[in-house]
Amino acid sequence: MLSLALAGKPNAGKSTFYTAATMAEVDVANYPFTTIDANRGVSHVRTRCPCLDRDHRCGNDTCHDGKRYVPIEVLDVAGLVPGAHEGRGLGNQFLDELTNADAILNVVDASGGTNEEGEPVEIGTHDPIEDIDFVETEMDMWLAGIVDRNWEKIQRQSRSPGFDIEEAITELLTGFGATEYDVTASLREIDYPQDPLKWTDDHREQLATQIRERTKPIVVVANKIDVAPEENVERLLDLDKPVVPATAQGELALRRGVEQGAVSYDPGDESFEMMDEISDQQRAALTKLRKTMDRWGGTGVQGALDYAVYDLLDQVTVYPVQDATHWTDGQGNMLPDAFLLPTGSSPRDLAFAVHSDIGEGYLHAVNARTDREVGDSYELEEGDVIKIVSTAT
Ligand SMILES: Nc1nc2c(ncn2[C@@H]2O[C@H](COP(=O)(O)OP(=O)(O)OP(=O)(O)O)[C@@H](O)[C@H]2O)c(=O)[nH]1
Ligand SMILES: [Mg+2]
Repeated sequence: MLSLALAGKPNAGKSTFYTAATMAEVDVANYPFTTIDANRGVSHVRTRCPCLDRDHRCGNDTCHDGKRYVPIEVLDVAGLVPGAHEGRGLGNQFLDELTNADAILNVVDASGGTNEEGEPVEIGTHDPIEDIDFVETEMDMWLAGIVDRNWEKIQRQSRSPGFDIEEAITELLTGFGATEYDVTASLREIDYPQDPLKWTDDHREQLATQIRERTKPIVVVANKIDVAPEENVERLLDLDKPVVPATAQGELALRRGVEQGAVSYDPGDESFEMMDEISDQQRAALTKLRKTMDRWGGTGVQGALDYAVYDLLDQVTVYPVQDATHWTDGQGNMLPDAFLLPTGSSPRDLAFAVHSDIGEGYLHAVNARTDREVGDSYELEEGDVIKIVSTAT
């Protein structure tokens, strides 16, 4: 399953975001380092269900009237402070967890109500822009440290005939999720000596930055827009990086409201309905939230997850079926499964994603929308419904 990690300063709202996204209960509090051990849970990205192109809805639990929710993993980790790569705060523990993530949501307190160390301060007194770059720097320095610690080994290897520096670095960095392609492309961006003995710290840091940018794309979550000075959010949006304004607390209030039957809302909706029987206090709070959502186009929690998966990671949602006419599985369930695959994936890749046996036995595939057979050169598109024909069933 694709995995997204929430990174950022203590107190930025990572655990609140995590709770809202997964509805799992975790510790949330207004002081630094509330979270110590990582939380791992299931959330969803939202997309348009292909059942909207049929005359009735599919009826899956994961489809609300054509809004389809596809599972992903979300990771909530300890807060990060400057110097974490050297072990400050809870330091390396967080950075090690990152290895498992495909992309990072960098949560910042856009209200400026949290200082550098994650302690609460008066709103508007800290500049949230300062909180963005250090997360990247800490990740880079941590990765550079790993390369550093292993460099002697690479130097030793370089004495044997047939030594290939790219291969050696790839071997070192695959644990971090880097492919041979990532390493080659990263090395192409830096001017480096073939002889590992001639490498300097600067070479290693440049390599780390390149690898990190390629393997851990980042979206900034400008959190706490419900209390943030508007000007802060605007300045964050003006940065030359992906930024999603969000109120994790607002999303959590809505999801809890839905559970209580007080609110009608699907995650990712731009607004919501209130039911009649709610208290004046709740009504006042939700009315305020509605204003915030009107201003920024929703709570941003679903938006940030969707952005990470569909834009940063370039995924498409594909629906394997057994019956290409009715878009059902063997039991007559319509569009029961949704798979996320990188753009450019083929029907054969889908077959392997369903099951390795189905992949091994792959014969051909049928695009159920057109009822035509599609070849190996076919690139799967968002919302494709595919029947796989395989010797395995
Ligand atoms: N106003 C407002 N407060 C929020 C929002 N999200 C989180 N908070 C508050 O910010 C404080 C910190 O939230 P947490 O979710 O514990 O933050 P964290 O990033 O997990 O903190 P650590 O675990 O210490 O790293 C809590 O008091 C939350 O209620 C939001 O969208 N708006
Ligand atoms: Mg936390």
